Amino acid sequence: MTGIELKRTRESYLTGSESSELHTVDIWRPDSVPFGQEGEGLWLIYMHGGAWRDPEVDSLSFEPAVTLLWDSSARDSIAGFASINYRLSPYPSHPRRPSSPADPARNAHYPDHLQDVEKALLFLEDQYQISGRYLLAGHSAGATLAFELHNNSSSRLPVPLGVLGIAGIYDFESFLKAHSGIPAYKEFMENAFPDRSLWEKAAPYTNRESDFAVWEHSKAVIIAHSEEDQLVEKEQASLMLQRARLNPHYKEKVHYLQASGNHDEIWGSGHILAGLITKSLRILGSEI
Ligand SMILES: N[C@@H](CC(=O)c1ccccc1NC=O)C(=O)O
Repeated sequence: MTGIELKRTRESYLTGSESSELHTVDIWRPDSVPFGQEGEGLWLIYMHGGAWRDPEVDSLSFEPAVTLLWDSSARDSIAGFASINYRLSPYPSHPRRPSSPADPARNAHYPDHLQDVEKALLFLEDQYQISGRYLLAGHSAGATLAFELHNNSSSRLPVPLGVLGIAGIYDFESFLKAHSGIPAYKEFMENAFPDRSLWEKAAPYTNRESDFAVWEHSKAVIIAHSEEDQLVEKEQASLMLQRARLNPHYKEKVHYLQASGNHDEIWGSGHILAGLITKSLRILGSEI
């Protein structure tokens, strides 16, 4: 193992008057890259969860896993890590950091979160040419975002090598039904997606605009869930697996990984998240 250190920087993917502190991406790169190896290696790109609203779950929730992966044998195949912030939906009842109606970074609604993440990926493509050489991983609401990304006439997003969804929310109607006794679920879902007529299009399980989804162009789709998850039920993962396998040509590219730990333990110490990423890299067949 070499003594190359990782260096973290925070970059803005949006400039001008619309830019906010959540239009940022944390980037970890080696402080020196051996001559001739620039532009090589994989990028591991992460999108955090937090129900589209929690100000205490942000891009830095990837840092424990980044440290562990950099200290593992995966290091040799990694060019860099990125973790994306995106605007959040209102959370005026948050006990420590309530949102203010005047804060443009914390009054987002669908599709704002998604459009921010798209801008971040285009920024990363422009800066680091990530297309075809990145794993896109998302946790919870971040997994929803990973599977919502679509190309249309106006966007040409970089194609990921693989997509890893962990503890994701993929079918909004059954998700709400499963938690109908808990008002917070309805609150954060309607907060993030206030126009219910758009739910079918917005939720990855119900969206059937086949072939436009970014995940459908990747080499592998990996769905992970933990039996110990106390916040998101496994049914969500099962539905997304079914959805992903609808395309007969895609069937063998769809994988399930059993995760461990409760909902936030997955990223908390970094061990579980790093393990899922390592397994995903193996599935993608990289030399580690
Ligand atoms: N910490 C969040 C809750 C949260 O993240 C969450 C709760 C239930 C099911 C999924 C969740 N997160 C998904 O991104 C909050 O305070 O709203």
